[in-house]
Amino acid sequence: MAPTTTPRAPRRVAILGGNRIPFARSNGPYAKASNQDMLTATVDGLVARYGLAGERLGEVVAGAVLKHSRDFNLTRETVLGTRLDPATPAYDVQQACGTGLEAAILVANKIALGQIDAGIAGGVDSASDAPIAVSEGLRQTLLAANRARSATERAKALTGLRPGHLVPSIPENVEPRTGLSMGEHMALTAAQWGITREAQDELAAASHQHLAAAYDRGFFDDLLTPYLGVSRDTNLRPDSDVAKLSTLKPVFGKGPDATMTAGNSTPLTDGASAVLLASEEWATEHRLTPLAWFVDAETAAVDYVHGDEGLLMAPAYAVPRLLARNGLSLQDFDYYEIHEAFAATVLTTLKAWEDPDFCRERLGLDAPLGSIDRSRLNVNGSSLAAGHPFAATGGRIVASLAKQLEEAGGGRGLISICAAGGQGVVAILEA
Ligand SMILES: CC(=O)CC(=O)SCCNC(=O)CCNC(=O)[C@H](O)C(C)(C)COP(=O)(O)OP(=O)(O)OC[C@H]1O[C@@H](n2cnc3c(N)ncnc32)[C@H](O)[C@@H]1OP(=O)(O)O
Repeated sequence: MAPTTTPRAPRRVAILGGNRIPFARSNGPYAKASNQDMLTATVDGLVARYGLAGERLGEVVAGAVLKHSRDFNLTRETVLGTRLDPATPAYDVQQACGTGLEAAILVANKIALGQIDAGIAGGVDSASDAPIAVSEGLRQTLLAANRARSATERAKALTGLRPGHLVPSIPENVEPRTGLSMGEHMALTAAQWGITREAQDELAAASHQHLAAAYDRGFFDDLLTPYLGVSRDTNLRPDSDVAKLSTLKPVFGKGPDATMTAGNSTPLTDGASAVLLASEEWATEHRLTPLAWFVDAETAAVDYVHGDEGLLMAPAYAVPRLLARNGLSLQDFDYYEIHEAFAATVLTTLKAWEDPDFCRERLGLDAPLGSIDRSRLNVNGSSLAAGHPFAATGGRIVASLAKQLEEAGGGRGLISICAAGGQGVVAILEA
């Protein structure tokens, strides 16, 4: 049968800019802000910075990991609260900590295929305003009462209520299939790979120092909109050093293998981020200069339930696939943005790529991917210092890396983000 459409060559996708509100440790200054409040402020900040008021974009894609059931389509409701044309379509995605980057991939792919010309990708999370659900017993009782056709039937349904039904169901930071928290999973992987406390604390200290330096040189001036009186990430401790970090008690893991502390783990955080993506033509028409190009992306998943792979190791698998498809080696990058879920996550990923057995047996490679130039890693700080509002981390990283590439006058950057559920989302940007 003859094709009904003529295949089109993919278009280049420009990253025009980004915006985020400063990230705040949970139960702090944003404790009373909802996901919709924070995402609206963030998207509207982007609208203001790039003159998008009244603009009908191709679409806005965003998401939250911790989402209230009332947030049926959080992103669409957000758009309706901004100065974008209300005729801008919008929808939610959820890919755990990879949500922000996954949203960017969806928007970028539609732009590349010519289905849309410009869009915003974002993410938001509040650990303060976490959704609390009622117990299954109470839910079933209320549903039965709601189905009742008479007051008598309703009263009969409600007699099924038991005191235990009133215990709320509070979201936990655990994997449903193992019952272990992200931190407990990571502690197992860190012990398996022999990641030292010292190496983790060094990485954490560097994250704070790099983020502080980036703020001081004005790097975030056009990447951030102050919110509720906050103008810098509240988790940032410019004076954080290895000496102080080494005194903190382990919080995940057991015995001598317990190396993970509050200092080398991300804190629970509130915040939002968004990035503006467009075709080259749209950028030119709107007199906007691309910071960088969104080149390619890959996702991977590992079987952490039945197999012995670490929960947060999927990026170690996604990156080699991405490199192979693009004819690149791990050393062909000027900057590396590896999400610091925990310092140990970054260190195990790097160690896995250096390990001949892992690369041969698990990745099917003839030789290890090798090591990276550590001075090129997370050069403007990462999640250990900035904090990690799960779905907002991808947007923070895409915008920061694009700006870094533009500032450097060119180059190539690799993004690697681990996600709950044993998944990983990675991408390549170029300027
Ligand atoms: C979800 C995905 O899809 C993938 C992922 O990204 S996985 C990652 C997901 N994120 C998580 O799992 C979050 C994990 N974090 C947590 O659960 C908690 O933050 C935690 C258990 C690690 C710590 O919680 P906490 O005990 O409330 O920490 P907090 O009180 O802030 O800090 C403890 C101490 O360390 C100190 N401290 C923390 N960071 C420090 C630093 N950088 N420098 C110096 N001291 C520091 C604090 O000052 C505090 O000291 P005091 O007790 O003297 O006040």
